[in-house]
Amino acid sequence: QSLRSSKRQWSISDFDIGKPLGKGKFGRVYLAREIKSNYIIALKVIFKEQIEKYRLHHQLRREMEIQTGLRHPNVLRLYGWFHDAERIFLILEYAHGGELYRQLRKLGHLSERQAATYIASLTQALAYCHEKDVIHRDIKPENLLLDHEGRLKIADFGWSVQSRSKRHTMCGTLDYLAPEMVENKAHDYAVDNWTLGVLCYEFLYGVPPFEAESQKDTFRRIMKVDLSFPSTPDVSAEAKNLITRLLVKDSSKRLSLPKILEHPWIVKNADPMGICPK
Ligand SMILES: Cc1cc(Cn2cc(-c3c(Cl)cnc4nc(-c5cn(C)nc5C)[nH]c34)cn2)no1
Repeated sequence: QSLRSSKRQWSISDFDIGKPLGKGKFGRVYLAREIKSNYIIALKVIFKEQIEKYRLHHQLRREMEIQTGLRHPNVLRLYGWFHDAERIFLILEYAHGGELYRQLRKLGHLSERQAATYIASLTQALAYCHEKDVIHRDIKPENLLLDHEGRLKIADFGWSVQSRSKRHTMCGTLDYLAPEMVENKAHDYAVDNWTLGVLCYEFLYGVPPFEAESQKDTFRRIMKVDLSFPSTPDVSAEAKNLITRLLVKDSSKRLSLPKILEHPWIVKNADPMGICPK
């Protein structure tokens, strides 16, 4: 019986609960060990009362169905789940390296090799998700984790959707929202391509491209695609070219995921194993 056998009925008594790893609006994540196998996991504990209060059953169910079905080296695994009277427990892969966000804040900005390696990993993970008709829609540094080798893992599919048609739901924090989402227009897979451009900028400069004092100003900058590149840090023309070809208002004109992987800046700088040696 291993974690991977999703047939197994789990219960809290199967796990030793360790330190809290993080908390969100609806619950917390704890380090935990499956007692029989000694396997280390992350246990996300969500309070049913919170889910009922905010009417998020369908969203949580969708997150569970979607993430259970995804198998990719850059997508955090959801091994299974169980519940008791008050709580729902998600048995998640433990990312030993923690949040990419923390690394970015500590370093200020990333090297071009590190940034390109993360963008390539994200692109491959998104291409896989899009093949499975999943749009993540909420890719931001807080949802990106690192494993023990420094490999990127997309977590938190809470806002993702299994989509064959255009979507209308507003979600995500402002900085990463594509114009069509800001305008609450129908949107599709290309929102994730826009977000790759936002993340690439933030990895290289340490701040998101449309940051502003107020939400209104961020909205305005996104809608105008008010993009400018600071003189420092000194970033290559190829990197700026990729960012410029992703942060395009017309979603049909954004560089496609396969074309991102063929872009000269990615080909030249990304580490094929997804792990950038320090
Ligand atoms: C509720 C709630 C909180 C969160 C955010 N969140 C995710 C984690 C998390 C997961 Cl799901 C998996 N592996 C993790 N590894 C860490 C970690 C490792 N180190 C050394 N430091 C941290 C932090 N966190 C992980 C925690 N919180 N989503 O929903």
